[in-house]
Amino acid sequence: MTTPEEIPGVRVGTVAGLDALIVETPQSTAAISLFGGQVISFVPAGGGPDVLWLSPHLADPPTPLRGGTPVCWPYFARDGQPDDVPSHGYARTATWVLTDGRRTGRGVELDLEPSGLDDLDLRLRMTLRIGDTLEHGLHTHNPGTAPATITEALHNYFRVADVTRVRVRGLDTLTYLDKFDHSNPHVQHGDWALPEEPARSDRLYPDAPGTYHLIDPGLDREIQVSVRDGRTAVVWNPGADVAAGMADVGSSWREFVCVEAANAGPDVVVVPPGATHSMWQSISVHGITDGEGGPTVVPS
Ligand SMILES: O=P(O)(O)OC[C@H]1O[C@H](O)[C@H](O)[C@@H](O)[C@@H]1O
Repeated sequence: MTTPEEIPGVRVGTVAGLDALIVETPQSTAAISLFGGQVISFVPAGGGPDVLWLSPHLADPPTPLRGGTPVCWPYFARDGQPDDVPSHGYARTATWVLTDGRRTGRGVELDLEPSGLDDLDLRLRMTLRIGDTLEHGLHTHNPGTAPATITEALHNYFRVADVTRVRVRGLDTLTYLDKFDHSNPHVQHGDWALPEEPARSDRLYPDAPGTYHLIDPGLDREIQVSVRDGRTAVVWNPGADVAAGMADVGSSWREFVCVEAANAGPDVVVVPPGATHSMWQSISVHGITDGEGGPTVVPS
């Protein structure tokens, strides 16, 4: 077990009223809430608005935190579960502990585990590499003797200037399941943009390629999400009407869009006995140079 004080650049503090690990290195700053094991802030060097959105009206634990990167595990939504289980599983309301960590030439690397989930048949571990980019690994180990199935997500809430004016590149031609239309399949044409009427999105893109660009002209930046071994992309924003019924969103619905790295819906993961499955995402921030080409890295 490593204590935060043993890792240069890491300390324990309070962020938005939450007990958190605070990371400050020349490459970036970040905060991880111990409730939920949730990254709630990531700001690469050079400043700028936080990459992640955190609700200004957080409910008190044990209500899950709305914002940052909730860890949905061992199932996404209520995939394959009875109706009475908590949405998105147990990890996002667990208290997490730091098990190991180190300063590296590229920033800080932390290992965390949720506590209180010993009754489950599976074990979860998370790696965070916080530097110029934010790399996030979820590792599911099956210590049993029979195969186990999971679904999962890193449910990123990205801060944007106005969700009605952003787009997500990397989904063109994919078939998506529209949860606002009874999960019926539709085909994505071009970049994702919030539909005009009704202005909301709850789309699951199975078998997605794994690289997505969130293009935000209002903040003059592109956020690139690169996913390994997460076959599903989810793009969610509740829109004004649904948000009005959510105390932790309300009128703030324009300030974020969730672009989630997942294995969800039909993309179920089978973890063989004794095996470990890992899903990774890497988040990086770039400037917008033109409307069509690839992003240009902002010099730090
Ligand atoms: O309200 P929560 O349980 O945090 O879920 C928030 C959202 O998460 C995902 O994006 C799901 O696809 C949505 O259907 C759900 O509404």
